[in-house]
Amino acid sequence: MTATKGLEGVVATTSSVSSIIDDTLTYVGYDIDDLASNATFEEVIYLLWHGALPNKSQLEELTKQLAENAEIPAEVVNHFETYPIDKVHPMGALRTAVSLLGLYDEEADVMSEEANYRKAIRIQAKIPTLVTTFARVRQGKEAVAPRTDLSFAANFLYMLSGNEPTAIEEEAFNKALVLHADHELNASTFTARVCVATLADIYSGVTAAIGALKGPLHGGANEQVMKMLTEIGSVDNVEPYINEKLANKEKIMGFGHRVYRKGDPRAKHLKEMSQKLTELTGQPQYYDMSIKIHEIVTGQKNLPPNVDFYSASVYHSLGIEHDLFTPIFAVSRASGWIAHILEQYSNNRLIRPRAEYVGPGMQKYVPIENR
Ligand SMILES: CC(=O)SCCNC(=O)CCNC(=O)[C@H](O)C(C)(C)COP(=O)(O)OP(=O)(O)OC[C@H]1O[C@@H](n2cnc3c(N)ncnc32)[C@H](O)[C@@H]1OP(=O)(O)O
Ligand SMILES: O=C([O-])CC(=O)C(=O)O
Repeated sequence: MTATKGLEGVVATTSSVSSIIDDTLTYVGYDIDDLASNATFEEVIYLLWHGALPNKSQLEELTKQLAENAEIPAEVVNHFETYPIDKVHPMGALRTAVSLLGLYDEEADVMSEEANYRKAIRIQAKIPTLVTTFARVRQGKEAVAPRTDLSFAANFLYMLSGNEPTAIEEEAFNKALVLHADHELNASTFTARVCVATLADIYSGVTAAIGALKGPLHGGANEQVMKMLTEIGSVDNVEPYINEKLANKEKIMGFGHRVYRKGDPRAKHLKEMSQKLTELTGQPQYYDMSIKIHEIVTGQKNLPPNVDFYSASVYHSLGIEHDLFTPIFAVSRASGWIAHILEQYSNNRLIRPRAEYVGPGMQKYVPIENR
């Protein structure tokens, strides 16, 4: 038995949810470029969960179900007051809050297909409210209740700031949600599938996935990109900053990918949005710095930007606090995790690979007084 480090190139399951072939990303066979230009996030959720785009009444039904299930139990709101909220990372808070939600769902351990779909709706609907409520409570503000007359994207921005977003903000945020929704067998989705393949419940699968998304080599990279842009501060500082990092063999966050070689097809959409929004909000330096970093890293290391690079300046331009960037990734990716979880349940087998043992050979137990 020989191990493949990081499971690179290992095909661990079949899936009908999304595919990456020759650097083209599709959700259920629809090119991400097509969806990013045309689809609402609600349509994408339906597509991922049902394997087809919704017709008008199917979309209305899903939109209604999501809106009606967006409120979170008072006990979950109150729990944000029970720990030092200003000292925790929002991804830690989200991980715990989703797990807590499961305790208030009487169907948490009911494993029928119908119950799992109802839970899928509840989780997808409530994660935005968890993120925005956390963000407001830690600022000492009242939570803003979800509205049933706004789109998924607009409702998130409304619950976060208390103000209805402009059409441009709503459109940009919707596109970001569409772009982040699913991505084949990325680390957090694989985590979700491993978890539920034991026939654990859907809350356990999503909680586990949030834990995996949190790390800076995965979803956590978007916050790190913004940290880097903030540290750099101006275009003039980009070259010495990046050169020093590369000379020290440090990774530049937001670059590289396990699967893409020529480039991440999502990045160009976020780049375009970054240019537009940074200009609109009078902060073009964030786009200018990003472009310069892109030039240097790709020029020197032949590494293209991934989805996390330009999304940082997009979210910053939307006035979002930097440590909420990864929770926002989770708001979108929950749709993909859930699609994969439902797919795993529908054709399940325990996921249990082997390890190549490289430890000591057979040893004999030595009593403690003789060690
Ligand atoms: C939503 C997402 O999860 S997208 C990815 C988000 N993560 C990041 O942006 C973090 C930065 N990027 C990385 O750490 C990596 O490129 C990953 C984690 C995305 C992919 O990792 P892997 O496929 O395991 O590649 P690995 O880390 O082995 O890198 C291969 C080589 O490229 C280099 N490299 C990879 N990414 C970078 C980077 N961002 N900056 C500098 N060098 C890099 C590595 O140092 C390594 O070089 P070496 O062979 O000389 O040692
Ligand atoms: O697929 C991956 O390894 C990471 C990624 O880009 C994503 O999850 O969107």
